[in-house]
Parts: sequence; structure tokens; C-alpha cells
Amino acid sequence: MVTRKKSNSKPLQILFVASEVDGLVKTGGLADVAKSLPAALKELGHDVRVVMPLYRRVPNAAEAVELLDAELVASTQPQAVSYKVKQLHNGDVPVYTIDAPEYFDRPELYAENNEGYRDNGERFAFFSAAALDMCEKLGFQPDVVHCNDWHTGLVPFLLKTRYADDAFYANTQSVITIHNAVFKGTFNYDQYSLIPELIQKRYLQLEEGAANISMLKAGVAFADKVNAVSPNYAKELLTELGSHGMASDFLCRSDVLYGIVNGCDYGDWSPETDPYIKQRFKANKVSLARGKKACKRDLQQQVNLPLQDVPVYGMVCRLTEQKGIQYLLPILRDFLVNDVQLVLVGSGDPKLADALREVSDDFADKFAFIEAYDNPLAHCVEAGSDFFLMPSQFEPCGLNQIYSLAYGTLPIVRGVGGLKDTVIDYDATPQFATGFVFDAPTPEALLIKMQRSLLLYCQRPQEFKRLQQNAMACRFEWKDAAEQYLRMYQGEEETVLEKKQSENA
Ligand SMILES: Nc1ncnc2c1ncn2[C@@H]1O[C@H](COP(=O)(O)OP(=O)(O)O[C@H]2O[C@H](CO)[C@@H](O)[C@H](O)[C@H]2O)[C@@H](O)[C@H]1O
Repeated sequence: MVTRKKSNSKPLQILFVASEVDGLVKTGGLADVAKSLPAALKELGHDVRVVMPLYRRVPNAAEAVELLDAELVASTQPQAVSYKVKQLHNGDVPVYTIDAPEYFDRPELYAENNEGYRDNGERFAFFSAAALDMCEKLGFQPDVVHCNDWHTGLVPFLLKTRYADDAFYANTQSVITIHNAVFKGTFNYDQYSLIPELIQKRYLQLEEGAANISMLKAGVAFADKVNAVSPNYAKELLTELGSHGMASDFLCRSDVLYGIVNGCDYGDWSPETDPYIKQRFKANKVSLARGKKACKRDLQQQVNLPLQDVPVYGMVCRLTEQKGIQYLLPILRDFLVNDVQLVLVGSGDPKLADALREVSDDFADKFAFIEAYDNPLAHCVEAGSDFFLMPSQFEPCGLNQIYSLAYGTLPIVRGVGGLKDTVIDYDATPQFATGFVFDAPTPEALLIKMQRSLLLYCQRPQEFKRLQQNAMACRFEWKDAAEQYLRMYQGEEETVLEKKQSENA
């Protein structure tokens, strides 16, 4: 058992640095966290401010209050880069937006037509440097700078180099949260002209090949603390198989590597209050049965499937290999032979979209593929489906399975990353089960679990309803996650290796 020092209760000043924030702009799960975690930390009495780029897609930008008109100076650049800091609010949390039109006034955040902007390295190197430059000029002295994924990986590096002897940051610690280590933010040296510290001295451990630097590696190597968005993903990051080629980077930091499961924003994702769904419902059996029935009909109507009383399987995701579409496609036609319907809402890789469209053309009365990013429809899929598919190749935490649990929609997931931490398998632990978990990364393993779920639905309806009750009783409160983050900031949380040791003791 590891003994920890007690926290002092002084409110912390926290700068939360993220490339997207739900409520302002979102492309994936990182944005959900960047909205909810700062709000939960603030609710616990801390002074939290978020900083993100001012993209063209940010609504209400015209209402933002200008706080600063500044210049970022780099000795290697002939000219300084001008930027403004404009303040918005996301709920109660102040959001500093970095307004630098040459970098961020574009139609999309990172990519157009599935192709990343060529200067993404320079854009986010600038963003990282500006986030720290801004604090000094605004006089906001953070105790914690909390970074997220590769876009912000240079922040910890700059704190340990450019700002190493700067009294302003003398008591500032940096944290980097890993939402997805498959994206390493690897760019050629020529994109780092704003960060001369990276060029004047060679950091071999940050290189990917002799010509490139990975911003994620910089974050992992230089942050005071590193955490993954679930304990199981943190453990996977220490292995060759689960670390996306970064095992040695994470092993080097295992003394400060933590795993904290994401929460669920029940203000947005609750069947009792959801404004997007046809009929709101509670966990009690009568309300659940009525609500599910109405929501299922509504979903069928919206996606053009026959209004039939059959089990509905839902899936909402970015179309990428990560989400396991490659396990679903080979068995989809076989599964659709059953009396079932499947709704998949997703956008991304055009090849995966073409393959899904082909199946939906052939099974138009059973499989609806909606190629879109559609938040209201995502809510209707959660509410109107009986089962939710997440057969991910890897999954740092996953949010949709947590949303599914809240709506009594049983998740069928692969036992990786946070999926393993959040779903209890029916076959392994029937009494406490909340869904289905399979291990092998194969279409067959997925098909077996989908067929198991179908049998449960058709042959043991009371048992199915019991599992729905188990699922809806699960709570993943952001308040609990925020308390864990605070313990991590304050050195009171167990690292992932210490936890493993305690469990084995
Ligand atoms: N087509 C679509 N239409 C509408 N909404 C859509 C959508 N596609 C995705 N979404 C929404 O985007 C979010 C996706 O969150 P996830 O956590 O499942 O995945 P993501 O891989 O983006 O996040 C990464 O970061 C998060 C946060 O830490 C980790 O949970 C995760 O494992 C990691 O891969 C959900 O809110 C979902 O509803």
C-alpha cells in the first residue's frame, strides 16, 4: 500500500489546453472531455480556464471579448506572429480563444476532404506556444497546465525549456492526458520554426525518423504527469501491442503514468431529460418499455426502416479502423439474415463508407447507413436501439458505450482499453452484467456475441430487461473523475503500476 501526502485544500488555478471543446466546436470525444472535465473541476471550487484556437466554425465569435492583442516572437522567425485572445464562456467556464486567422480561419479544424492541412505541425506548435505566452501577458499564473493529445504536446516541452528559468512558471506543473496515442503529431523539422528550442538542440527521443519530431512524444517525455483516459488503456500503453509503437516512451514515464476513466455528462446524455428523443423515459420497467418503444419507432422512421418490433442494433462513430468497422463488414450480411435491424451513423474514411453503402443498398429494409456527423440523430440511436456496437480495434476510453448504458441500450464491445473498464460481460458475470464483451480481434468473435445478444433478446426477455436495469444503474460521474484528477495533480493518486501492485498484494 502506498502512503500519500494529504492534499491542501487551496483552490488551484488550472489552464486546460485543448484543440476542441464541445459547446463551441467538436469532431470527437476529446471535445466532450474538454467541456465536462473543466466544468467539473470548477464545480469543485477551482479556477479553471480553457484555451483553444478560434476556428471559423466557432459560433458566437463576434460576441467574444478581446482581452489581449499580442505577438509571439521566435528568434528563428524574421517576423513575429500576431494573435489576439478573445474570451467566450462555455457554461460557467471561461474559454480563451486564440485568434490567429492565418492558422485557424479555415473551413475545418484539421482536415478537408479527409486530408490534413499541410501546416498542421506549425499551426499547433503556434497554438501551444501562444497558450503559454498568453498566460504571462494576461497575468494568469496556473498551478497546473493540463494538456490534451498531440496538439498540445509542445506545452510541457516549452515549460521545461523556454520557461525553465522563468519565475512566472516556477510553481507550474504540466499534465498531459492521452485520449488517443495513435495520433502522434509527427511533422518535419521545417514546421517547427516557431520553436527554436527544438532545432538548436537535438532531442533524439522525440524524433520519428531523422527528419521528424512527434509532438505527442514531446508531451509524454516532458510533462510532469501523464494520464490515459482509462486504467486499462494506461496499462496497454506500457505494452508493445497496445502502445501504437510508443511503449518505450510510456515505460520511461511509468512512475508518473495514471489511468482515469472519463465521465458522462448526464446533463446532455440522460433519457430522462434528452430534448432530442421522441419520448423521455426512466429506468423503471414501465417507463423504460414505453419510452424505448416510442424511441425505436421514431428512429426507424428517421432512418427509413420498416416500423417493426424487431431488435435494433445501433452504432455511432467516426469511420476509421479504430472503431472496428473491419470486423463488422465481413459478418454484416450474415447477421442481417436474422430478423433484426441495424443503424450506423458515421462519417470519415470514404472506403469504409462505400463498403457500408453497398450493404445498405442490398439490405435496405434492415440496414440503414447514414453517412453524416449528426448529434441529434446520435441521441436517437442511443435511445431507440436495444444494443450498441463498439467492436473497436483499440479504444482509449470510449464514450458512446457509457451513453448507451444510461439509455438501457446494451453495449456489445471488444474488451480493450476503457471498454473493458466500463462494460461487464453477460457470459463472464451474468449477475452484474451490463452488456457483452468479446476479446479476439476477429469478425467471428463479434458475430458470436451479436448472436448471443439476439438469443437473449428473443428467448429471455425478462433477463434482457434485468440487464437493462443493471446498465441504467451504472454511473460515471464527472465529479468522481475530477476528484481523481485533483488527487493526481496533488500527488495523492496511485499510478497505474502502483494500483496493479495494490491489487496483487
Ligand atoms: N457520426 C457521428 N455523429 C454524431 N456524433 C458522433 C459521430 N461520430 C462520433 N460522434 C460523437 O463523438 C463522440 C465520440 O467519442 P468517443 O469517445 O467514442 O471517440 P473518439 O474516438 O472521438 O475519442 C477519443 O477520445 C475520447 C475522449 O477521451 C475517448 O473516449 C476515445 O476512446 C478516444 O478514441 C461521442 O460523443 C459521439 O456521440
